[in-house]
Amino acid sequence: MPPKKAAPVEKAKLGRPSNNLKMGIVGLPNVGKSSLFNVIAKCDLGKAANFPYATIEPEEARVPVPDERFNWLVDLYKPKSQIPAFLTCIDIAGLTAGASTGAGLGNAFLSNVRSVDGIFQVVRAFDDSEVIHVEGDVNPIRDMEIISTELRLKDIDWVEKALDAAKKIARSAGNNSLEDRKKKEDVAIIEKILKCVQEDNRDVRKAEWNNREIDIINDLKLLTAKPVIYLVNLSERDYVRKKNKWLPKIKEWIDQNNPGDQLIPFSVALEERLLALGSPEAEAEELKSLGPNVTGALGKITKSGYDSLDLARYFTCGPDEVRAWTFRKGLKAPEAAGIIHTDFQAKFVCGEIMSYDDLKEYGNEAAVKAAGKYVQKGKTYEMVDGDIAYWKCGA
Ligand SMILES: Nc1ncnc2c1ncn2[C@@H]1O[C@H](COP(=O)(O)OP(=O)(O)OP(=O)(O)O)[C@@H](O)[C@H]1O
Ligand SMILES: [Mg+2]
Repeated sequence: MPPKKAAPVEKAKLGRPSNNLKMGIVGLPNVGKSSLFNVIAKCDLGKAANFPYATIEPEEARVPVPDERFNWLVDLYKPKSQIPAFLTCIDIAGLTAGASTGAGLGNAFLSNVRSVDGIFQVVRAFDDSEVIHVEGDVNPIRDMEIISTELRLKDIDWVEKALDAAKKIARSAGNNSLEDRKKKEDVAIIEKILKCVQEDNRDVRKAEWNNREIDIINDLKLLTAKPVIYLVNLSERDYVRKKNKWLPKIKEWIDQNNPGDQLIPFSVALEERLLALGSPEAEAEELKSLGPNVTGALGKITKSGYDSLDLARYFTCGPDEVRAWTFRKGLKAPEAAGIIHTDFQAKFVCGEIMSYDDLKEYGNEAAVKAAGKYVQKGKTYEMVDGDIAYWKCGA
């Protein structure tokens, strides 16, 4: 008999294997984090205030993620209720130089950062003498350095402790079994992670890792393994004219330090003013008056956060409800069904699945079926962003 072909090994991913991932809003004190949280959550939970450290306990909000496909499905099915995909955002207190050693509100904040899966880093580039800057003046590059340094220092501290523990375990291990050898390998891997953040001065997520290394990094819950999106908070004037002296320097800093990370300019001041107008129509009118091609940035911010966490959605559609269900990419059909109800997973039979693109092309379910594109998928099917699913379960 020919040898059985080994199943291809799936590439492990950094981060928590969960469908409930969260973005944390991180930055120095008084840079506009809570104000951003408020406008993005359309509420005033975040306690925006013009003094540093206004936020102490993190606040959480579920923010609808804009999606044209969802709107189109709602138009088609005209359901009684509609539930879009959400991105969970958390407003975290300001982080200061020295936080990793307990300065400012120090370690508590870093543990809040540890509990989120991705980071919206708010960087202040607006000048306003009325708004105090904890470091004395506006300088986004210095601010980004401070945050980056604190997160790395905290990781170094954490990895050093893990290394000590792993060394102890390896010393007491024998030499023969696979388990023993694994314990020794762990030490080498943790040393490699330490070298990355300490000697090479790189965020963990910017280096290449194999699956075993990724497992260990995930166990360590490292701060610099989380995806980061830089949100540059501008004055309304600079945002509208798309010009600010810091923007090119910020871009350069990102290219040098964390190449590939996304930069999104926005203006809390503008977004607050738009929100206060009270209706999407009034917002659109106001934006038009500001010039051609001026749009708010909140939709883009939410979408980017969702994408950075590697999230996607599938839909369930019918006359009662059109709903988006969020999953982390790579999920198999039974687990995807389990997001709706644990029974759907436990008693999974199959999924009847069509893609959004096919439905859009053929116009209705019957036509998709007639074209043979409404297909039964079994337990090994990997969900695709935009799938429309109907789950079949046993008794
Ligand atoms: N683009 C902007 N232009 C002018 N003022 C702004 C802008 N963005 C934020 N502010 C002002 O800066 C002040 C601080 O904002 P906010 O409370 O949101 O900061 P924070 O980052 O949450 O601070 P903390 O770390 O203390 O919680 C507020 O008075 C807010 O209105
Ligand atoms: Mg705040």
